[in-house]
Amino acid sequence: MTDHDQRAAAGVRDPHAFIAGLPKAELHVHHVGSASPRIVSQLAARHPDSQVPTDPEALADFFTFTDFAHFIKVYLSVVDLIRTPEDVRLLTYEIARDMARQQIRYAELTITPFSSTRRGIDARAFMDAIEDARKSAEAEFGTVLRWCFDIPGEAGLESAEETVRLATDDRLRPEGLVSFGLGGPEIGVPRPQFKPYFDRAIAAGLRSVPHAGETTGPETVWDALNHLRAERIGHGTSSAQDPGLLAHLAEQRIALEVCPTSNIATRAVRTLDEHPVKEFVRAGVLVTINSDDPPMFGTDLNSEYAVAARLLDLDEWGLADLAKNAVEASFLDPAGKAALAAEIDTYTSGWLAP
Ligand SMILES: Nc1ncnc2c1ncn2[C@@H]1O[C@H](CCC(=O)c2cccc(C(=O)O)c2)[C@@H](O)[C@H]1O
Ligand SMILES: [Zn+2]
Repeated sequence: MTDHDQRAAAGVRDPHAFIAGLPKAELHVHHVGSASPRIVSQLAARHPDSQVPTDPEALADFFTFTDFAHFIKVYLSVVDLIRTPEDVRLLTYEIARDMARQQIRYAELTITPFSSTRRGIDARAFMDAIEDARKSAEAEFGTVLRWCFDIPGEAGLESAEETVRLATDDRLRPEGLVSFGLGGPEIGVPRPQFKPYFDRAIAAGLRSVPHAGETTGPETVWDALNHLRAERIGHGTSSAQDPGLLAHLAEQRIALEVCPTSNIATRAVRTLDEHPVKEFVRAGVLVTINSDDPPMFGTDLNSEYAVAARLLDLDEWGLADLAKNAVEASFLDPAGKAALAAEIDTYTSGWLAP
């Protein structure tokens, strides 16, 4: 066997080394949900009265969820650790460091500014903190960050109003903001009520990327498309139950932001082998692979690509195509997309070259 054959064969069985070096884009990852144990202990040391354990073993237990509602409860206890603009800056900058280590070149990070402003962080200081971190991270780590501001739907229309205000007020809106989202529980939080807020965000030039079909059925995905003019869908897991919806997503090139391990951790899907990602691909839907809240779910983007390689039986070019799907579905400009796609191709050809 030549070196090339050996590497190609090993790549299919054990794709980890290839994935580790593959340049990637991540489209669905939450700001607070990306606080690694290292970041959590730094923040907890600043705020010793918090509920969040810092010892790694206790933290792993703390991050074991009984259902989606329990996940949100734990998530909010980590939100409570972020109390000052300097906490916001540290969190954002350290997330970029973790991304760069995984060769993530570009990420659209979902931020819930309402959670911080309602806890008393000044809006101007919040924006300055994320922008300062974004610029330092790009200069020092080479990872380009962009923001998606999301409404925490369960917090009500007051949170929608505040989020759209922060996203569209010319004096506040940060330069890195590209999109507008909606997160949190779906049960009892119908999507259509958020239409006026999405209309305002879209009119201000933001792209629409709500979560839908993570914890409720395909009708929520239709609502996100029809009422919120979604251009991508966060999760969209239950779309698999509606062949007409899959056909529509495929035809309109509306990408799904698939987060396999997250769906298991929140018990939205029973096991990885039952995850519908294969059905999405079979139906021709543009599938992107993402990590959602990586340390909380004991994962990272590289691990999610390894899961996808197994579930979809992908070789190196299959993984490269998956990485390029994220580039295509991103809100990068055409030149940025072309450059990152070329980098992925160059890396893959180099890896497979004899
Ligand atoms: N897998 C996920 N699927 C969905 N969302 C996820 C996921 N992971 C992380 N999130 C984040 O959780 C937030 C929810 C926060 C929330 O519900 C809430 C309710 C009441 C008050 C407050 C507050 O701050 O006072 C917050 C969302 O906005 C979203 O950014
Ligand atoms: Zn999410």
